[in-house]
Amino acid sequence: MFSRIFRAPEGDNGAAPTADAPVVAAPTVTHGSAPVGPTKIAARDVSVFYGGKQALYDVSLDIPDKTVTALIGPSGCGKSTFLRTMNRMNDTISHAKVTGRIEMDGEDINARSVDPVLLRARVGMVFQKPNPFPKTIYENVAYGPRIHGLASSKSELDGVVEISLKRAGLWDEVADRLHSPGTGLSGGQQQRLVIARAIAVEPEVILMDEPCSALDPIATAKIEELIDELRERYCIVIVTHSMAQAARVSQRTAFFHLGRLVETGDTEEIFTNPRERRTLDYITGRFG
Ligand SMILES: Nc1ncnc2c1ncn2[C@@H]1O[C@H](COP(=O)(O)OP(=O)(O)OP(=O)(O)O)[C@@H](O)[C@H]1O
Repeated sequence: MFSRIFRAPEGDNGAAPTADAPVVAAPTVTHGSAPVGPTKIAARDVSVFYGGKQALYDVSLDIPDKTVTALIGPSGCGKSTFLRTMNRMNDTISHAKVTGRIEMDGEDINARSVDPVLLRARVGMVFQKPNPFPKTIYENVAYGPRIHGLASSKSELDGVVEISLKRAGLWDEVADRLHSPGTGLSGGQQQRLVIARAIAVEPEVILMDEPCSALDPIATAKIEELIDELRERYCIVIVTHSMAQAARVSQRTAFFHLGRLVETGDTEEIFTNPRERRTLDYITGRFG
């Protein structure tokens, strides 16, 4: 467990903090010193334009496997835009243009030979608002494996549904009502159902865009515990507005501001000893 009490800077001129400046606590880092895996995704000079407006500027970032990487920064800084470049979700926005290169396991994900539908199975995504299909719990999870041909029999499909729900920490709560509507679950359960749905197609990467922002603190704590368990198996990237959450769940943190990647590093380092003034100001709540 790491935490650091910062003295908030006096001004924006880079002057050293003074003894009179208010003291602000940076969030406590929980798993920030856990080892990170080899690079899974490598982004190089990635820029994104929406029509004539540039939203991201030359972002280069390595995302390690078997690790939770948190993308933090003030509203509108480009976190979600960057997240979407990793499974080509920006392709679905007609006026969006992505330049630069993104490799997954050394392969250019924007190459013509890459089918975006298959890519999105390998790189699953969980959104802010839980979005189960208007189908049963079972069907929500079985749908993907069925269309991707990942189960050859009903019993195999049953097994995939069970293991996915177990990995998403939901099995015990739904085992006796698999054929009830997914939309009948609580918000936190729905979010775990969506995670089970992503897991069912055997992804390598799970992208999460503020997955807890619509949840209460108890449901949030469950999702955070789940994220911590999932990192043993997957590369996870999470966009969060909550610095406390970034500090609790991630091992790597990337701080964005005004469309640029300002700083990235071990979460422990970013929250206890950031190199950049803007990072310090953000994590101590001076702006955001
Ligand atoms: N579909 C879109 N069309 C046009 N502009 C967009 C679109 N999506 C995002 N933008 C703009 O791109 C910039 C970055 O937005 P983005 O949603 O990536 O930021 P963010 O850091 O995730 O913000 P927030 O924390 O508020 O979700 C913003 O100026 C936003 O208005």
